[in-house]
Amino acid sequence: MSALLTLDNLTVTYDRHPAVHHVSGFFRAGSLTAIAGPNGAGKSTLMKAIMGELRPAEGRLRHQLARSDFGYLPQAADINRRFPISVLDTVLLGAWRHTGAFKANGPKEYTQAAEALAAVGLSGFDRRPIGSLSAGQFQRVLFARLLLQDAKVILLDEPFTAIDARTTQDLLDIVAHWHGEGRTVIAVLHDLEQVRTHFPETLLLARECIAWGPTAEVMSAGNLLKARMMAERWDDGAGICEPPVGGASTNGVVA
Ligand SMILES: Nc1ncnc2c1ncn2[C@@H]1O[C@H](COP(=O)(O)OP(=O)(O)OP(=O)(O)O)[C@@H](O)[C@H]1O
Repeated sequence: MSALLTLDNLTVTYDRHPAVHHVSGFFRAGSLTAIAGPNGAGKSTLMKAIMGELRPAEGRLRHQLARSDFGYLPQAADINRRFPISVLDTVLLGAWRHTGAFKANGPKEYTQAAEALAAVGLSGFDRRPIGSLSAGQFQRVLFARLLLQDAKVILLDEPFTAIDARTTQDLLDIVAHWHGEGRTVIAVLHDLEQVRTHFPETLLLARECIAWGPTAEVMSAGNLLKARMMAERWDDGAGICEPPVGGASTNGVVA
């Protein structure tokens, strides 16, 4: 499988302080990759950079994808659930890519939304305001919206945090289905067992790339220890440094 999305010595900063530092490598088309690493490792920052919400301070992202090719599930904490919108209308937002933002949804979109809600086990919830849902029910709604979106690349930021085992399994089944359809799925995860069991590839991040490749190789005790030690040494006031001589850790791209 070829490179779909390449990180080329990518550095992303907040006020010149790097949160993602000299990361190089690529996501293969159709791959299913976990992004793992300690708190503050830059995982969400990397997702936002891939979505184009944050601009690189150095290096670049290379791909031939349009903005509408990406489907994004942000961290639950970043979503305002007080907005007065129904479950059905939230799911229908996923159809914008096809209908355009200002066109009315037709019978096709309503049928797809009903099918997506059935697929996530929420038939009958159409008219409920999203603010009245449990965290797990709301996460199912967001997955239904992604089902409608039909994106080539799906980015999930901590999709299973605070979600019970049954819902997690149902949503993992959807992730596996997307992978089977040849979509490229990238998910930020904290549960290392989940990573090992369900994600064939892993990017282990600690601001820098510790390792990126087959999960069994990446999630070695040595790499996990290295990530933890790097996190303990972080200086939040540090600036950008020169790229490492000979290139940053990569999964195949020469820095
Ligand atoms: N909007 C912001 N302004 C300034 N600094 C930020 C901002 N967002 C994140 N940071 C900092 O960037 C670093 C990386 O944060 P990020 O949220 O990307 O990490 P993470 O790996 O997703 O962490 P977690 O596992 O805790 O969700 C942290 O030091 C964080 O404090």
